[in-house]
Amino acid sequence: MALIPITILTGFLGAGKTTLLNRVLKESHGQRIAVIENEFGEENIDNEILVRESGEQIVQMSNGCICCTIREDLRSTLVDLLAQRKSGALVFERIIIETTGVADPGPVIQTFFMDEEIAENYLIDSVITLVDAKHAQQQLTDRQEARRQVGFADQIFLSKTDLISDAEKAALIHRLKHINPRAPIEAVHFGEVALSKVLDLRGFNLNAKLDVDPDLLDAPEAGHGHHDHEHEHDEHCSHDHDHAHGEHCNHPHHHHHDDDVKSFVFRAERAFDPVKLEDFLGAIVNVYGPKMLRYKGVLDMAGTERKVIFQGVHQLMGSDLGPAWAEGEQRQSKMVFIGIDLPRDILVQGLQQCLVPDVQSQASAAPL
Ligand SMILES: Nc1nc2c(ncn2[C@@H]2O[C@H](COP(=O)(O)OP(=O)(O)OP(=O)(O)O)[C@@H](O)[C@H]2O)c(=O)[nH]1
Repeated sequence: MALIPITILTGFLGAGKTTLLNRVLKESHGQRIAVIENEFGEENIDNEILVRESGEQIVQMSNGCICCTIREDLRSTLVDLLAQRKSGALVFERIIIETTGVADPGPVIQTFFMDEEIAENYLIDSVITLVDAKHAQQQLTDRQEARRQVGFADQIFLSKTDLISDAEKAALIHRLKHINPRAPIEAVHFGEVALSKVLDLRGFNLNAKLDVDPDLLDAPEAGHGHHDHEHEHDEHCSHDHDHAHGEHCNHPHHHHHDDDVKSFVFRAERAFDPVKLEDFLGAIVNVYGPKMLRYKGVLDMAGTERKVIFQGVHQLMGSDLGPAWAEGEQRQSKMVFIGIDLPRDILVQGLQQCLVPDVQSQASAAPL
């Protein structure tokens, strides 16, 4: 039987992975695609954002630290999908895996080579990396995962080039080419890209991945594997040696690449007051924006019968109207914040102040 092609969609937090995936799913009429979603944090918001029109199967894999757990989780998900496909319970021809924004693609790639059953049934078609043109320079400097995501790419798509100048775009492309001279780079506006540039690229080249990480196929027990330190990109132009090579880290202990990135969820049963919420969040991102790597949520907003999808990266924040609340569906809000040293108490208290007053408790507190 033909091997099932796998597309690994990666890119730092908020880079535009879900936006691109949504476009692909909308456009891919006639193709049956299973999607494996892996989100950082305990709450899966993307699941709500993804379109459900084309009958695709969406499998969620939410967990905190992808670097430790993804291989087993991913392996078992892939084995399970295989079994369901064989039994006819699921019908799909290909799989797209959307990794979390803080995922190192190394272990995800490894999964397809370390296990016989997986290797005999699946084939990586390509690793596609989304790069947020507005925030990438900072992310590449600060975050090893961001550099590895670029280093492992077979195709790079630049999102948000509408928010930067031509000179900034040229400088970013220059830097990306230093990290990964192989992958073609193309700007995409809100994920608008031809399907033929996303699927069936047959772009995966294991040798090129081993250039990025010579230890990629080492058994995890053998040592370093994926937590190498990257060379920082060399600002001086020397395309030859500026790959995302790992220095070999011989630390015997395990240290997580995303230790300092934390997430928390805010939930509420009462609706938000839109004006208060906008004021509060506007003020918060002004002060704490640099620490707020990613935030998103599905909100119950007073004055609308539709869900409000809210999201942002650092100071850039936006919202859209989502689907209507279904009949009988419990209206509630959930927001996920991902960042470094997030001011959790300030956020929680502030958000609570933005909820519409609780009519019942007000009534009971009112003088007779
Ligand atoms: N201006 C602009 N915004 C974009 C573009 N592409 C995506 N966005 C916005 O960027 C934000 C993040 O996009 P997502 O697709 O959710 O990013 P993601 O990579 O899936 O995010 P996580 O999975 O949370 O890491 C959303 O508000 C998008 O609407 C673009 O080309 N230009």
